[in-house]
Amino acid sequence: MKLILVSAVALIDRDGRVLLAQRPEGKAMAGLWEFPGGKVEPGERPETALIRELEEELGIGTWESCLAPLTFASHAYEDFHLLMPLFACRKWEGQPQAREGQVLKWVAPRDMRTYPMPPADLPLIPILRDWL
Ligand SMILES: Nc1nc2c([nH]c(=O)n2[C@@H]2O[C@H](COP(=O)(O)OP(=O)(O)OP(=O)(O)O)[C@@H](O)[C@H]2O)c(=O)[nH]1
Ligand SMILES: [Mg+2]
Repeated sequence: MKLILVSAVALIDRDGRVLLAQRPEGKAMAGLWEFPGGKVEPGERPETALIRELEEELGIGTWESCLAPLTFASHAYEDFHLLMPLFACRKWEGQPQAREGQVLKWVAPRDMRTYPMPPADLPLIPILRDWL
C-alpha cells in the first residue's frame, strides 16, 4: 500500500472561523470541502511543504513558528493510505485568494459538518470544534 503524506492547515480567523476550500472539477474528490494544503514532496519537511502550498494555492505567506501541530488524519483510501498532519495557524500575511479555481469559505466550526468533506477529514471536525 502506498503511503501519501499530505500537509494541511486549519487557518483560523479572528472570529474563530476556519478556511475551507472546495476541490475544483477535474481533481479527485471534486466538490468536497477540504483544508488547504497538499502533498509533501520527497525530501521536503511537512512545515516547508505547507508554507509552499499556502503560497501556491492561496497566495498567503506564513512562518513555521505560526504552525501549531493540532492533530492528524490516517485513512485508507482504495488506492493509497493518507497520512495528513493538520496544523493550526492564526497568523499570516496577505488575503487568501483562490489561485487554483477553488471556492473558499470561512466556516464556523459548528457549521463544518454541513460541508461535505473527504472521509479522511471527518474525524478531525469534532477535534477542531472542541479545540476552538
Ligand atoms: N489538501 C487536502 N488534501 C486532502 C484533505 N483530505 C484528504 O483526503 N485529502 C487528500 O490528500 C491528497 C492530496 O491533496 P492535494 O490534491 O491537495 O495535493 P496537491 O495540493 O499537492 O495537489 P496536486 O496533486 O494536484 O498537485 C488528495 O488525494 C486529497 O483528496 C484535506 O483536508 N486537505
Ligand atoms: Mg492541495
